[in-house]
Amino acid sequence: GIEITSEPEATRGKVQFSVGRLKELFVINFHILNKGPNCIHFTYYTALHRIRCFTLIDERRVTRALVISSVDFSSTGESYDVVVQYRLNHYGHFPATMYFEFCPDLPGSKPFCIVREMEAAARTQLGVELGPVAPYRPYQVVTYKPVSNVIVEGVPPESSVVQHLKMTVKLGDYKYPPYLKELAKQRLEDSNYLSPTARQKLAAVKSLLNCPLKMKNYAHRFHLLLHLEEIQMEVDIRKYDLHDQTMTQDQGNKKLLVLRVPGVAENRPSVLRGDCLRVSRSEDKVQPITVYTGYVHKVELDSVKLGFAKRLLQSFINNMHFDVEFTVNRFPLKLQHRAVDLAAKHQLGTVLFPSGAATSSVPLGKLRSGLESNPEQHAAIQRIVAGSSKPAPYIVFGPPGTGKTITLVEAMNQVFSLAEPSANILACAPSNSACDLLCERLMVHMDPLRLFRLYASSRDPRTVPKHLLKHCNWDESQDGFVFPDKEILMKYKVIVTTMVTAGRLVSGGIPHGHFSHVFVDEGGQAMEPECIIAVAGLLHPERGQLVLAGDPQQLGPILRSPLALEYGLGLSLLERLMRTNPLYHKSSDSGHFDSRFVSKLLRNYRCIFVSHPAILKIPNELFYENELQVFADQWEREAYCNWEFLPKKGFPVIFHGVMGKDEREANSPSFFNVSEIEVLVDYLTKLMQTQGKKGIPKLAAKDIGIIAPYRKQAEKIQKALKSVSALNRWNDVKELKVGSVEEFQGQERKIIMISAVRSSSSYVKMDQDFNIGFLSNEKRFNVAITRAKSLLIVVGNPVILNKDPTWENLCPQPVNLPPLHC
Ligand SMILES: Nc1ncnc2c1ncn2[C@@H]1O[C@H](COP(=O)(O)OP(=O)(O)OP(=O)(O)O)[C@@H](O)[C@H]1O
Repeated sequence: GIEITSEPEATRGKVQFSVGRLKELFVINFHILNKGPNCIHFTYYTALHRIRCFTLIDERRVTRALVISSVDFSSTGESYDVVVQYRLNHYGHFPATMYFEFCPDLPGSKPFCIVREMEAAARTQLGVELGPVAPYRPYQVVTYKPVSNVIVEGVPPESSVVQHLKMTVKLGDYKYPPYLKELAKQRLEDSNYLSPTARQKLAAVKSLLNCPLKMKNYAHRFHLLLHLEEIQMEVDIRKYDLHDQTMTQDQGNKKLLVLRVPGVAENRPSVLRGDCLRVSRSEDKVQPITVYTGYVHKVELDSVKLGFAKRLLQSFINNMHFDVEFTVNRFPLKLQHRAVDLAAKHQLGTVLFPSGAATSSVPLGKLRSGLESNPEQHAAIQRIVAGSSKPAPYIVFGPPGTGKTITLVEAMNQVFSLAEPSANILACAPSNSACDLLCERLMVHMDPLRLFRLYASSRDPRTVPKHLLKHCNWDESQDGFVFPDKEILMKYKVIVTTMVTAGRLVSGGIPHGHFSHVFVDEGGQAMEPECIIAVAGLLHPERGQLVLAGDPQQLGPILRSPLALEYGLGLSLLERLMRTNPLYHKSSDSGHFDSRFVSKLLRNYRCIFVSHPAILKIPNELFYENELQVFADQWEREAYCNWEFLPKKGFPVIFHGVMGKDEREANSPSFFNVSEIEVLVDYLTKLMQTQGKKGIPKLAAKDIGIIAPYRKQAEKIQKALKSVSALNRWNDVKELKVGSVEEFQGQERKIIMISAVRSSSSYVKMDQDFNIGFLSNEKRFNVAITRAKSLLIVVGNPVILNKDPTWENLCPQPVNLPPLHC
């Protein structure tokens, strides 16, 4: 019989209000009315909340904490009021639940409760502008039914570009045998669902997976693991199929159709230029169904431009409805299959399973590396130049900012200047951003005319740093990336490219052994077969020198298949050698690594973290056994120690707690958090206003990096950067890099801001499933917090982050958290 109403009224079960100015008073009145015939005692009420930003007022103070008193509704129609007075001191979202407890005045009756939800929000005008453009409506997932169909081939983007590098080495198809799909489905368990062939093969498959990796089973084992990965990729990609979609004709090029694919920028699904999609008319129900393959010519933020056959274009009218299937891009898989075959063919055993037996002692030449002040770096360069580990790979490893990339760059520079003309260098990394960084640093020392940055034709030219466009395979006349012919390529002394694109050099017939050195940076981020693409068929097994640099504690390879992961496909070559090969282990006698094969760098030149004992603890204790040493430039690491907005002077790290909201809009699955952007913009404005004053150095936009885990957040931050007029004083605001952790691996900035976005615990599991976000991924955390040289600002929800065992080291326990009563 009790009814509780409120003024203002609840909408969708919640009393909600928002204010544009902080400290404004807002009042909610709860009216409790006894509509029943019985006497009921109102015994208690409270508010369940995370952050208290209101006061509760009632005439008779019905709360256990204060005076023990209750209100008796002795008959129908009696009522009582509870007033909530909100005053927000911070921007963000502040939900709370009002809990009211009653007890009927009847013998043996139990107390009962009623709850009412409320939520206050404070938003700036910018926050309102950045809010959702439309309510989130996820796409319907279509269940996949095999049907018979007729395929009509589309038009790939490469068709308009003339490639000079001819394909001379075949790339096989490497299709998995059908029985493997059955075995993977049953997770390699014997079952009645297996066909006789699958049953018969089960034992052999299991035995291959269970035996240790050797040169003898190298290709076989990796073929099997790559097949398992592909099978899982095919399962996962079905989740993105779209139903009943319309396309539009591209305004710029009438031969292309534009399809909206929300999430594409975040690789959900992963679509690159040159990939192929399959579409069929939704109303086409009579088999065989006509399926048109469309090739991706361009990937935009939430759409793709597709090249279809004339047959579809001629019959196309706006508002036609299509079902869309995404397909796995098999090209990188095929390259990896071929690479492991070539590793066996070219007998790379001495490189992949080195014993040290073939290593001869080589005298170390005197050289001036410019890094003499760091004995480990200098020694590594001497060893690499002398080729002292050959044919075993030389490994340079160490925590973030210890100069691994610089060591590789200097070693390449020395090889280039000392060993010319016989030396040819291939410099690789798994990601384009890491390759760009290598190239930029190499350009400082080397004759740029002998250095070449090779991009895949799928690379979006807009994402290529402007100053690299002159030194790469961009062909203005063809408006695309073009592979030059073999002879031209072989004239360059240093070629910088991703491992996958290095496969194109193999296909183009660059002779086996052409490269005297292969340098791999961020080697811990690539699966072994991916790394081998840049080695097998390109490096001579005896005369060549492979150098691997990386940090196993930073981001590793991303895999989809739990089976492939279980049996070791997630291990990089660098990590496998360090784990399993004694050449790369510490000597039990001396406690040191053998400097002929490996160099461990521990002097940190970057992170402000290591300069402050209080938080040196975080990455150092968590990931590096307290071995990191402080060598960061004092001027840089102390540049912001007296910044007026630091909560603690001398300590240039800010954790700014925000009670934000992780939202989605329209059909995009990607998340954003407007309250966090408001805080970021506020800090950017303060940085701009204080630069060049009171001992704070001048600052350019390129000195700042913002790391956000979701594409939508990055997009909204970019939008805010453009729209806030105070920031327009920075002419180069476009140079302020906003991107994911993956895009920042290997990079550094004076100032790093991190927006964690997550604000509701219910999405944390989704992050784990899709391998996105910051939570539950300590490597991503490690990379993100170790990019800053002078100032680190982390913006996030302390309540959520504090629950994560890694983040709780950085993020303070939120104050003002009362115990929950129910
Ligand atoms: N011997 C040195 N003296 C002075 N500065 C150095 C030295 N070695 C490296 N640095 C500086 O330290 C910073 C980090 O170097 P680098 O990017 O090579 O580190 P890294 O180990 O590759 O980092 P990450 O693991 O993040 O990729 C750079 O600014 C670099 O110029």
